[in-house]
Amino acid sequence: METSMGVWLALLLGLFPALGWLLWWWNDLWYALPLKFRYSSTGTRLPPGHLGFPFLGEMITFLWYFKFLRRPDEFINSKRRKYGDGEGMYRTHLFGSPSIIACFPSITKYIYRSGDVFIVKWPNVDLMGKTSLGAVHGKAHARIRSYVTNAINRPDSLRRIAVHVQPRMVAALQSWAHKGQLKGYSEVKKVTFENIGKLFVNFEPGPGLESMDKLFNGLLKGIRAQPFNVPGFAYHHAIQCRKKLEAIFRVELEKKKKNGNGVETTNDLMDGLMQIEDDEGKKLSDQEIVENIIGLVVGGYDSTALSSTWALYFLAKFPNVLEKLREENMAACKNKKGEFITSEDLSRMKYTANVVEETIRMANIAAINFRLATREVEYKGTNLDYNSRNVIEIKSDIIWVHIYAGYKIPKDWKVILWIRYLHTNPENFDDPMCFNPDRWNKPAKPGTFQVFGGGSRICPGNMLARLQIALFLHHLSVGYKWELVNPDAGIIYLSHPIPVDGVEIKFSKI
Ligand code: HEM
Repeated sequence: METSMGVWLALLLGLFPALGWLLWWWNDLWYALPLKFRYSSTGTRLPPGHLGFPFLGEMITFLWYFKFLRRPDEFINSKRRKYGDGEGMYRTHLFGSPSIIACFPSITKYIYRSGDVFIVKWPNVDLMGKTSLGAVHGKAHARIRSYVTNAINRPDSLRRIAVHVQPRMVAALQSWAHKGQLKGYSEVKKVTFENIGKLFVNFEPGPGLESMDKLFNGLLKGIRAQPFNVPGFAYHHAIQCRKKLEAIFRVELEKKKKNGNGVETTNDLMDGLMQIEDDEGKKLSDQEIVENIIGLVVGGYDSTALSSTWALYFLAKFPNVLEKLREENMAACKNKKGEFITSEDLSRMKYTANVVEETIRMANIAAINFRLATREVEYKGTNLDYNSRNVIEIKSDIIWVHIYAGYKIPKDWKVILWIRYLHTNPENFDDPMCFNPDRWNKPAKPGTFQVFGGGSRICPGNMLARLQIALFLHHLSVGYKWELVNPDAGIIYLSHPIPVDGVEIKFSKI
């Protein structure tokens, strides 16, 4: 009896570690092992790394660094320590897919430029709409994109937008001074949404806009959530929000159609989308118009609001920067006699532009970006002198020569472009965690600054975002002073980086 108990105990004790080992290597055995066999004869291999547990992959490790330790860059640093540089590529399993992480400028640049092979694949893209700019490909993408870029990212449109957005910014800052103490993030969000509402669909501030703001917040939360369409889950709630938003925009679209099909109405973004025609004179369908408006608000709303909020935070932490910024902005409005600043004025304000670039570099709103490999790709790196990479090793008196033949990116694997690490890696930016706008007096090293993504998908709102932040900095610096209520507040990194207190500030007129 005692003997059989002992056998069972030994079996159990052996079984648990064996099971643990199997689970730990499950995804590697399932996804990577067959590929390793296939590649062994070619001399190429998968990038180093670990795919982790079934279904979860390395999600727990990712959350450990991003959510619990709140040291997001250690996620990549720990891989570099464990596996070496690996050309800035590591295999992993994240967000439900086997993936290759790309975190060095050379490889991210290569992926962005090879847009025909590495296509965009956002998680939960159905929430934005299957016909929205971020979801469509090829001709459909080019057609909508060229219109959107013209409407929001070219000098003449920016000139017009600069005039439109300033009154709301000025009014918002005045109301902040009346309040005295406020949460920067929620206040910046309000004014950003009011401006976007006006520019995109000619909506005026009021209760209608406020409830839409709530719906968009619900939608945004779902985009970053696990896609469980079950009541109580963020994704399910986001679908409900999306349906309501769609209904609101459809009503607006019908109104515009009645008032002359968008031709002589308000000249907002929806009017413009109603006018686009392809080579055969075909216009966008109602569904395409509505989904693109939703997609553009999703792309441009929180990202711009978060960046402006980070500007408030950094300027409070670095008063020397605020002083220089104020000096330049005061000088710019010396001869203005009450008129607003223009986009031309801004183009001459070098230091303000530097503060904008440094803010968006350090804010790292889009920490990662996704692509999907539509075919198998061999990446040999940028240094063509492969011989210098071959490794000679002497083991047990035998000379082993490891021939470097590059890494494979397997077909149908995701590529996760780790943009954040480009901006926080000291090899790319000196003293990267220091807010130093003067570093932009000379251009960044090639490929190291990719806040807005790259290639044919580069953010079409990048100049609009810069403009809005610069205008905000202008009115803020010339008229107000503020301090952080909790200067030592920790920072949360998921779903987006923001100080835990939402940047609570004491705010007053100068
Ligand atoms: C600081 C603010 C912003 C940041 C950091 C940001 C960042 C990004 C990034 C990283 C991408 C992915 C690019 C790629 O896949 O290569 C993107 C795409 C996009 N962004 Fe932005 N963005 C910002 C502001 C805006 C604004 C103001 C708008 C519009 C009003 C906008 C609309 C879009 C759209 C529609 C796409 C998809 C483009 C496509 O697939 O062709 N973004 N953005």
